[in-house]
Amino acid sequence: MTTLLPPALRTARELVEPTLRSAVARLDADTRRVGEYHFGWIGVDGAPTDAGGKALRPAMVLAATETACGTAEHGVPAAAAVELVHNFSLLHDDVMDGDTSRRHRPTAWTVFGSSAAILAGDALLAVAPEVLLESDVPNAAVAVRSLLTTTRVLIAGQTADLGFERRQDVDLTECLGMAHDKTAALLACACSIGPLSAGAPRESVRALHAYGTELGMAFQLVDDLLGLWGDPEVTGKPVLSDLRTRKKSVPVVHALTSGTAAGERLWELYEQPEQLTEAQLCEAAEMVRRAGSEDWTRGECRRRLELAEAQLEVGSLGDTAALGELAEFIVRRKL
Ligand SMILES: CC(C)=CCC/C(C)=C/CC/C(C)=C/COP(=O)(O)OP(=O)(O)O
Repeated sequence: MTTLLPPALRTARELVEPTLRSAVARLDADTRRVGEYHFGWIGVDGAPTDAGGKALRPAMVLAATETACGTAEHGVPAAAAVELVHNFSLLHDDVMDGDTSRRHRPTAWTVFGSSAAILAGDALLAVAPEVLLESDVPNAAVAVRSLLTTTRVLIAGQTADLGFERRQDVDLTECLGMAHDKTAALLACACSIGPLSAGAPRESVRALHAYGTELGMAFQLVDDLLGLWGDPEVTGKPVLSDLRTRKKSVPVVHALTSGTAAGERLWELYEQPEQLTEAQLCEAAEMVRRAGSEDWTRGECRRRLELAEAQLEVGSLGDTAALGELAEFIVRRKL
């Protein structure tokens, strides 16, 4: 999988992994095992493996720190802290959604049980501020505050996402707000926390935060599209599972509120009390497409990318090529 990743992501993994490993090594032995499995460092049998996520957020932290401060290395503690919070959210999300595979492997809760996976998530969240506070970055306390505020927003986004499953009146604005809170907020934090922790000018931090917000929205929109039409061999998670649990993702809400015949049919499927069959899941995805919601989502994604790029003009930043490469990856990614 790592061979499919752009060099910036592979480099970020190499730079940040030692800090991540030593953070996870602080946990009690049982929780540590769950954390190391989730990060892809060990298999179910405890033997070393080389799996894991894309390390997109650490790469964003490092690229943004380089842009604002001239060197990426100052961003390593912040990059590790953001990745710890991200992985806390994934561990919990998999339990809440009952998802059985992630990153091409069985999810942690299916291997170790829900309680162990929840505790491992809690532990990652707890060590994230420690990593920052024990580092030698000049503004660690301010960075921790940004991380904690972002975590609170993330929780609000997840709460909204789960609540939407039971609601029939979710509109597109609300849905985009949920996508902001559960995903874009952490990318905004990723793009600003490195420069913030290293004492970069306020104007640069603000521009990078706004950049990450727009890019984070694009990232979630692509994620929603991959959930409908992605290749599970590439994404490492099952396709159509959002439809199975009748999630109100952005393309789905766009279709449901489109006033089209396809949108009406999608409502019928979503309101059916029985589980959707495989054929009905495929039909539901097709209704999203026919309602024009795939095209709309792709267009919105491009618009967000342009809004993001405009932010880089106003932040008195250095070379933004690395950030630009990551943005390209975000909108073109298949995994
Ligand atoms: C509080 C709580 C439980 C919040 C949950 C929020 C949540 C799971 C949001 C989804 C974010 C998302 C698209 C993750 C995949 O990231 P990725 O594709 O970068 O993952 P990777 O690290 O596996 O590459």
